[in-house]
Amino acid sequence: MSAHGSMLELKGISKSYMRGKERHLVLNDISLTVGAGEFVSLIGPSGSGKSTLFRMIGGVEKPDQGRVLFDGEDRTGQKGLISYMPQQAALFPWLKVEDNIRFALVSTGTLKREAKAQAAQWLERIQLGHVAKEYPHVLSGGMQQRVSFLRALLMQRDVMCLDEPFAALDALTRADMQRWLLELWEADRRSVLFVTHSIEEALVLSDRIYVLSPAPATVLRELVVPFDRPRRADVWTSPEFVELKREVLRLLEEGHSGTV
Ligand SMILES: Nc1ncnc2c1ncn2[C@@H]1O[C@H](COP(=O)(O)OP(=O)(O)OP(=O)(O)O)[C@@H](O)[C@H]1O
Repeated sequence: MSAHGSMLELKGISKSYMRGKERHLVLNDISLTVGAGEFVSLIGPSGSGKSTLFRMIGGVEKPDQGRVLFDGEDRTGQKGLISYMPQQAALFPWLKVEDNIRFALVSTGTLKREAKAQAAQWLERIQLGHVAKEYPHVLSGGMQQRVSFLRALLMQRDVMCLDEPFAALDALTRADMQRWLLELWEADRRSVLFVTHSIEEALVLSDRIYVLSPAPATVLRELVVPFDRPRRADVWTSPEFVELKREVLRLLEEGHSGTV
């Protein structure tokens, strides 16, 4: 770990794209941190540049300005340091569920003969042992996202980046997934950067939240979420929760800047 304890640190990231003959600023001087074993959410209006930011973190593109540090080291533009979970489960359709998991394990250094047993154990642990030999298309959307999350978890990278992973699910499945994720993550704390449009989801899951402005995205505010862990599934009923939700909503609506 770095001296100040950040697994991921973004320092003054700016990025613009050409649209026709005009240059459009998308990210404007974004700085944020994710500590080791910390769950951090990014919340912002649609089109504010959250996916663009993930591309900078993943090293797929380089920022115009600023640096991406992992564990205190400058790794700007370097790939292979994060595991990534997109909105739609990106499982290999030609591989059975268990082989999708085995692939993730083997690709990050687990021996082939151990990967088979580990994949089976993990699928049992997340109550998906019965679909281990199925192909992904047979699974419901929620099940596919469970497998997709497990795959990201087992990649053993420094930081897990989850890009609106539950956006395509119906409300009930989504609430189930949040409880499920919370339980799994609290048992095996990893550094997570989570993008969501849902204020409730960010408040239920996170240790801290960064609220982004509309494009060009800047950090409007950083909020510490004060609820104890393990977090109770009914935390959303507390007055403090309602107050924080109102606060984030106000920030998003007004685009106000300030500090807490
Ligand atoms: N390669 C590119 N070339 C030109 N413009 C781009 C490129 N990538 C992103 N943009 C622009 O940057 C802006 C932010 O896009 P981005 O997808 O990062 O937003 P977002 O916050 O993830 O959106 P949403 O919440 O809707 O998923 C958009 O206006 C988009 O058109």
